[in-house]
Amino acid sequence: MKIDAIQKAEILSKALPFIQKYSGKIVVVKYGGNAMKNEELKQNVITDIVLLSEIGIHVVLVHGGGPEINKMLGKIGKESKFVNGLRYTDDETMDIVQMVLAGKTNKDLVSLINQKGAKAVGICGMDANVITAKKLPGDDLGYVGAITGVNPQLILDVIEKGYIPVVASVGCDTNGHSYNINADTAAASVAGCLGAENMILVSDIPGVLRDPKDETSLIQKIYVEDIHYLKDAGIISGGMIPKVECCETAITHSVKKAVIIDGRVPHSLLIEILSEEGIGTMFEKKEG
Ligand SMILES: Nc1ncnc2c1ncn2[C@@H]1O[C@H](COP(=O)(O)OP(=O)(O)O)[C@@H](O)[C@H]1O
Ligand SMILES: CC(=O)N[C@@H](CCC(=O)OP(=O)(O)O)C(=O)O
Repeated sequence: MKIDAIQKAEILSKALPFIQKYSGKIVVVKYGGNAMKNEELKQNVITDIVLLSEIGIHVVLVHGGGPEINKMLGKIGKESKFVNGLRYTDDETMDIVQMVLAGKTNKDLVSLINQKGAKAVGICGMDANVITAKKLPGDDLGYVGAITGVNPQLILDVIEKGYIPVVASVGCDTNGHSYNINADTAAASVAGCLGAENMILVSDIPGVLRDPKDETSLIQKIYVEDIHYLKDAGIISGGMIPKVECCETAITHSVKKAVIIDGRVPHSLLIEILSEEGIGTMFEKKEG
């Protein structure tokens, strides 16, 4: 017997306790940003999601698509302004956001999953009122949405029928107006409402860095009680603010584990779920 085959079997066998732990459980994966720009990485992430689904883990994929929105806005000569990582969204921008996220990006991901042999159903927060929203209070950011509620029934129905739900972060209010919701924020609310075992944010950075310019300065574990220190010390800024805040939201809504992982590492999702290797930054509560 070739040693290579034995090693492979050994690795598979070591995954058994993790398969048993997560099988039948809901894991929310948020995928977006620059990690979605590289085609090879995208294929890897989707293959991992299909594999996890095939071993009985109920993966719910919540996605963003900021770079795709930028590209489309660029085509009509519009530049975006970001405040604390959130895109100022006027009427015209909202139309583009909806077209890109609920249309192109959502259906591209659905199609990729289907090509790999699983079956995905693409929805956005507007379908069956899965995500209701209102204007974010405070800074006037136009149609940036604050989530007012999540109705998980459609997602649960899709899971129950054996499909992988793929959710775009567009919500709506009771008057039918649509809202642009940061995809990390949407993932956390969906994860909290579904009672997910785990929420994994796949990005293109190693995790939360002590010094954003130094990729080796990864903070491996953050207690949610200490997040305000990170903000006060200016350690996190821009897109990292909603990311860290949503990990806090998920953990306080009983999601057992929230992590930010690096989608550039091949099969980072499998490493995170099916091994004891810590990868990225993990968030937890101090009092266990
Ligand atoms: N302490 C930090 N550690 C890592 N990234 C940080 C930090 N502070 C700010 N950032 C910024 O946050 C970005 C990640 O957020 P974002 O680009 O919105 O990710 P995504 O598009 O994957 O959702 C990083 O690329 C980096 O520019
Ligand atoms: C309010 C707000 O900023 N919404 C985001 C929604 C998409 C998103 O979050 O995409 P990423 O995960 O790729 O960053 C935006 O307009 O870019």
